[in-house]
Amino acid sequence: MILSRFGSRLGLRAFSSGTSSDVISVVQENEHVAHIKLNRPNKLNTFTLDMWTSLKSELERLGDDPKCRAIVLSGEGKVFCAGIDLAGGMGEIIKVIQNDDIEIGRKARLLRRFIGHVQDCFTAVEKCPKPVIAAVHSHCIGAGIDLITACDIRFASQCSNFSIKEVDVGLAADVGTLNRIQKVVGNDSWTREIAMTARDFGVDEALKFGLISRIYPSKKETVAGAVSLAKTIAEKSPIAVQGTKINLNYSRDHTIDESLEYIKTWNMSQLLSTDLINSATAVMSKQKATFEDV
Ligand SMILES: CCC/C=C/C=C/C(=O)SCCNC(=O)CCNC(=O)[C@H](O)C(C)(C)COP(=O)(O)OP(=O)(O)OC[C@H]1O[C@@H](n2cnc3c(N)ncnc32)[C@H](O)[C@@H]1OP(=O)(O)O
Repeated sequence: MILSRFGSRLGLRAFSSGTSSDVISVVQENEHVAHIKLNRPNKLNTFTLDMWTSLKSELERLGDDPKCRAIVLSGEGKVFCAGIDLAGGMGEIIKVIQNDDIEIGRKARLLRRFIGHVQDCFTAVEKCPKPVIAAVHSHCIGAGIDLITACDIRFASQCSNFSIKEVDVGLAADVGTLNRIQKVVGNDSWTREIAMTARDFGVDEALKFGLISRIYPSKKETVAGAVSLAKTIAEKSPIAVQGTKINLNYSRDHTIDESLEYIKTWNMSQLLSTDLINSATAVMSKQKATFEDV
């Protein structure tokens, strides 16, 4: 088996990742807006270990880059994401499961470590302090839904369709969808219906239940809409925007009392930023404020 760079580091030596390539590309839309593209168009942007790990490292890099203030996430080619690569990604899991040379307890530990690593790769979207806006087109299946439910904002083109496909490939979705989707859409009955049947649904249903917030006529317009929104957000105080993301995430996972406590402590330092005075002065004088990178 080919040993993966990332797999070895994680102790996931039994998982091969194929050849390393530019499976995630990043372009700058302007000084403050980065655009991450899933870049395996010939494989319908299906996920392999390399792609998961590359996505995580790009998100961490942009999360730490003071210049970056907002991120757009889209897919190169005709499909946004057709889920895990059933040959490359799932195939490797199956090879481990069927490898009689690995003792069963250790096999289970290996699988646990692998699932944890992939979870972390999608959680990196949520942990990135910069807002991440997904621009979906065509199919968004399985791991594609794991990915977009970790994003802050989701737009889709009219031609998009979605499926929480995991039950059709014999597993409970384990890298984010089941953990996040109820918090995203807030309709338990619909969530269970789509997660237990794996049925396809389109943009009208996705919009109705709140999985996406906007529909555009084409992929081009969806990406343009996401980039335009990212640029608008990037003009705001990065202290305020990033504080908003961090506090919305915290509030989602805590009681109101706990999250009020949290933001009180958060803002006792962040209100000391010059962004507060600059913004207030700009509003009063009907001018546009500019902000230092953070
Ligand atoms: C610890 C990790 C846990 C992660 C779990 C994640 C789970 C999941 O993601 S479950 C979902 C898995 N994905 C699927 O089940 C989708 C399967 N694909 C399709 O249903 C169709 O291909 C699709 C509707 C996306 C597109 O249909 P279309 O008719 O337009 O194209 P096809 O001729 O079917 O496909 C084109 C070529 O792409 C290959 N392909 C498609 N999907 C995958 C995939 N997921 N993995 C690997 N390869 C895929 C397909 O075989 C065709 O290849 P070729 O014949 O060589 O041209």
